[in-house]
Amino acid sequence: DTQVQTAWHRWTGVDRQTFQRFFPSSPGSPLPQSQFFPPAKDVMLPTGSFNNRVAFITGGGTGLGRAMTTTLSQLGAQCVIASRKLDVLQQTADEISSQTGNKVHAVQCDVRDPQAVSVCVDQMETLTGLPDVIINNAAGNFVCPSERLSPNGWKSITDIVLNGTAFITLELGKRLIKSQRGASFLAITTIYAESGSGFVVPSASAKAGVEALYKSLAAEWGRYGHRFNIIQPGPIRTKGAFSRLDPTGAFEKAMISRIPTGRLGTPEEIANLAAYMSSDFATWMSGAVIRFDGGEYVSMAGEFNELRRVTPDQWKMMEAMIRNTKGS
Ligand SMILES: CCCCC/C=C\C/C=C\C/C=C\C=C\C(=O)SCCNC(=O)CCNC(=O)[C@H](O)C(C)(C)COP(=O)(O)OP(=O)(O)OC[C@H]1O[C@@H](n2cnc3c(N)ncnc32)[C@H](O)[C@@H]1OP(=O)(O)O
Ligand SMILES: NC(=O)C1=CN([C@@H]2O[C@H](COP(=O)(O)OP(=O)(O)OC[C@H]3O[C@@H](n4cnc5c(N)ncnc54)[C@H](OP(=O)(O)O)[C@@H]3O)[C@@H](O)[C@H]2O)C=CC1
Repeated sequence: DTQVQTAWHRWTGVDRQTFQRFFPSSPGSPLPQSQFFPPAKDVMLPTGSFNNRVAFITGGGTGLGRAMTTTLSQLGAQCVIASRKLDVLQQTADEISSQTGNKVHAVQCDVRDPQAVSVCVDQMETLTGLPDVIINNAAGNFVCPSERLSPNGWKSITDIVLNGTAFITLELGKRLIKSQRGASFLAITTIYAESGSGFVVPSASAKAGVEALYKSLAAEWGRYGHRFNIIQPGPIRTKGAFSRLDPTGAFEKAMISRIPTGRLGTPEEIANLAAYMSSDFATWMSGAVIRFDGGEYVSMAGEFNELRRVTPDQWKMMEAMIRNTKGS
């Protein structure tokens, strides 16, 4: 709490009292029930599940993309990670490679640019050949009231998320079809792709578009040996997401309090799910949308869920009142 306030003061010059007036809450810790839902850290699939496989992960240099790359590499895959910052990618590639003993290649690519995507795939073909597993994970996002959003702000997010995913998917899909190669495509979206959400409107719109793209291609390209699936993660702490969606840390506590399992997700958990969905154990899974959020979505959706706060004594009283009601 104090650390966040100090950092806030350093960044903005706003003093502690003012911070507390605007952001009375503080970063949250797990709720007691989370002891029933401890996150597994181990890799779930058998060793070698991705031997002789090539996996391509956009945004693989940081956060969840890095975790998915680590798990696939541990399971034997040769990985190619792509994003804009080559230095970040290279460092991640070296670290994962030295940890797992399997090659991880770093290729610079701005997914917003179809020409750059084509060059990136050329590079990958030279390095590893075409991939067996494609994970569209790269994204951009920031919280912003929509009345403050500029056309370029809208374009910047929708270009990365929707156009970027489409450019990568079409480029790889066409080349795989030409080579008569099957593949597993996975897109990382978000729980609000389904519901929509204020304050992240470009992200919500673009992620919904990604889901429509993947469900459509699941129907169309099965005949070419391609599977398309989607993971909708709930909140998992990464610098990329939390610095842009909760920059002060003020909303974390409230967020955790609405998650029935009482804690945030972990990168290792989503990496295990992504590996399973991309593996030979899931060849009958296509067009699936897997929500992975500790129950947050249903907890926010049900209009009576606030009744969790009613105590046993209050229930006694309420039940008596209901039973005593005669007629309508
Ligand atoms: C209520 C509880 C909330 C708690 C939440 C806590 C945790 C999270 C929980 C769940 C997460 C759910 C979903 C998560 C989805 C995600 O996608 S998270 C991943 C986030 N990662 C990233 O965004 C990494 C990459 N991002 C970036 O590189 C940049 O942030 C950016 C997307 C902006 C792209 O960078 P760049 O191409 O350099 O763009 P510019 O800086 O030039 O900006 C382009 C235009 O956008 C405007 N803009 C930028 N930031 C803002 C802002 N904060 N507000 C308004 N507008 C912004 C910028 O001004 C440019 O427009 P103009 O040219 O000025 O018109
Ligand atoms: N963490 C969370 O709580 C949640 C995350 N998600 C989703 O999970 C995924 C990973 O997010 P997370 O790990 O948290 O955040 P990060 O910010 O760490 O990951 C985003 C990645 O996208 C890359 N990227 C951004 N713009 C481009 C671009 N134009 N071209 C190529 N790559 C780009 C970034 O690399 P670089 O800057 O080098 O380009 C970065 O590696 C995203 O799809 C996000 O929407 C969904 C729900 C919740």
